[in-house]
Parts: sequence; structure tokens; C-alpha cells
Amino acid sequence: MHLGVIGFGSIGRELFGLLGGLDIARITVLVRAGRAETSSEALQQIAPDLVARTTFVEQDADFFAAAPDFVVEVAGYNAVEAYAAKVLETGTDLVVVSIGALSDQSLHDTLLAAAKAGQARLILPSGAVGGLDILAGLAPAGDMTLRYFGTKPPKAWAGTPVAETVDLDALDHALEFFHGTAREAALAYPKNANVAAALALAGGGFETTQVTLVADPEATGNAHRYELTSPLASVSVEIANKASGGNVKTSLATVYSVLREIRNRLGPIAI
Ligand SMILES: NC(=O)C1=CN([C@@H]2O[C@H](COP(=O)(O)OP(=O)(O)OC[C@H]3O[C@@H](n4cnc5c(N)ncnc54)[C@H](O)[C@@H]3O)[C@@H](O)[C@H]2O)C=CC1
Ligand SMILES: O=C([O-])CC(=O)C(=O)O
Repeated sequence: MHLGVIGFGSIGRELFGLLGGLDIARITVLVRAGRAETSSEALQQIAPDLVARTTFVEQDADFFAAAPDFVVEVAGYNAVEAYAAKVLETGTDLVVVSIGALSDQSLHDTLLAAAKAGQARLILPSGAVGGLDILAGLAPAGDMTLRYFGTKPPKAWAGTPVAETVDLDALDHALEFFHGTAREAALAYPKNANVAAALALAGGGFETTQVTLVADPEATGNAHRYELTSPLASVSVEIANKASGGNVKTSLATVYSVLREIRNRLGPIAI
């Protein structure tokens, strides 16, 4: 495998710490302008065994010229907007972790058309949540309702719209500050509502998936809970995630879900 990675932040760095021992011949990583050298130095600390096989590039032209044969995006909505269609059009399967970017209907449609044109697959990993398999399995039966609650400690909501109206540092009780659809959540909270978007895309869609977001001073990690009803099954899921070391907004399970997609791609078994 020649693995392409877009982004080398919290998920990217932790992912590299897990790639040792896998049958990956070469890795090309697209980083922001001016970040290649520091990223290279960081990799030396994280995974010295991968240094010789890894090239950091700052220009998307260099990334596409390197022609990786499997790409994972671990950067953010802007990277999905900027690069995902091109990756797919060139016939390369792409794992998108910033799933909430697909709440932009026009980008969603563009990516599906690009995947079709390139005969490539857009792969949406389970990220910080679980149970997407049963949601996607039951979705064709229709008539699905899903209510999702995303709870994180106040500091995980820093820099988001709620921080403009609530003094998060002074919060002394759990605050449900957002109720709306998965589309509204993903558009307003791009670094915190990818799970809501994943549930919507796997299940009943962006408009019917109801979302509540909570800041809780008692929370020690990121919790995801949802209740699904469909004519075929009722499903309750509750996940208490540990946050990643580099980004309190992001759960470590997300890193492992990207690793899972890479391992499934390498085979010999996909699960
Ligand atoms: N599906 C899910 O359950 C989850 C998805 N996410 C998504 O994953 C994204 C990444 O998460 P973290 O690694 O924790 O964020 P982070 O902020 O620690 O790292 C993102 C990295 O990507 C880089 N980057 C951003 N735009 C780029 C571009 N256009 N080209 C190259 N590099 C670029 C940044 O410089 C940064 O180093 C989040 O923005 C979020 O949307 C995060 C958690 C859960
Ligand atoms: O990592 C998490 O716990 C979930 C998250 O940030 C998101 O849904 O965007």
C-alpha cells in the first residue's frame, strides 16, 4: 500500500503511532504550508521506524503527483472541500473522518458524483461512535427516528458558537445548549458534531436525526448516546470515550476507527 494522509494533527499523529508493523510500503502526508519540517521532526519522535517510508508535502500538486493508492483525510471540513473530489475522481478510495462536511448538500452531491466518475469509494468510518452498521443496515426499511446526545467537558466546546454566549469556565452544571437537526449541528459545530453527521448519513438522514449537545463539567471524556427506533429494531447505544492527547474535542476511538479502515484495506479480512 502507498497510503496518503491529509492532515497531521491530533488524529494524524496518533494514527502514525499505530501504523508500525502494518504492510505499508510508502506514506505521503499532505500538511499545511510551512509544516513539513516540524512534522518530520515530530514523526521521528512518534514512529522512527516510519520515517524512511514517509514523505511530508505542503503542496496538493505534490500530493497528487505522488499518487497514493488509498487516502485518509484527518484534517477538517476545509480539506474535504478542497481535496476529496479530486482524490475520488482520480480513482482512489478515500476515508473521510470529517464526515460533517457532507452536511453541505452540494459538497455531498459533488463527492458522490466524483466517486462515481472515478469508480472510487468514499468510505465513512465509524469515528468516535459505534453502531453505524445496524443503522445503515436498517435504513432501507425506512421510518427510522434517531435522537442523539453528545456530551463533552466545557473546554471541548471552546471556540464554538456556545462559547460566545456561555462562560464555559464558570459552568457548574450540565448544560444542554443545542437542540436541532444533525444538519444544523454539523454546520455550526464542525469539530464536534461529526458523530451526528455519521449517524444521519448511516440512518434516517440529516433532517430527521435530532441532536442535543451538552457541556458537562463532570464529564471526564466525550460521551455519545443515541436511541433509534425503526419498524425492525430498537437500538440504544451509549459510549464513553477517552479524549485524544492532542485535542480534547476528539476521541481516541476516532484514531482507531481510521486504523481499522487501513487494516481492513490491507486484509486478509475486513471487519
Ligand atoms: N468522525 C468523527 O467521529 C470525528 C471526526 N473528527 C474530525 O477530524 C478532524 C481532525 O481532528 P484532529 O486531528 O483532532 O484535529 P487537529 O486540529 O488536531 O488536526 C487537524 C490537522 O489538520 C491540518 N489541516 C487542516 N486543514 C488542512 C489542509 N487543508 N491540508 C492539510 N492539513 C490540514 C491542521 O493543520 C492540523 O494539523 C476534525 O476537524 C473533525 O472534523 C474529529 C473527531 C471525531
Ligand atoms: O471525537 C468525538 O468524540 C466526537 C467529535 O468530536 C465529533 O463528533 O466531531
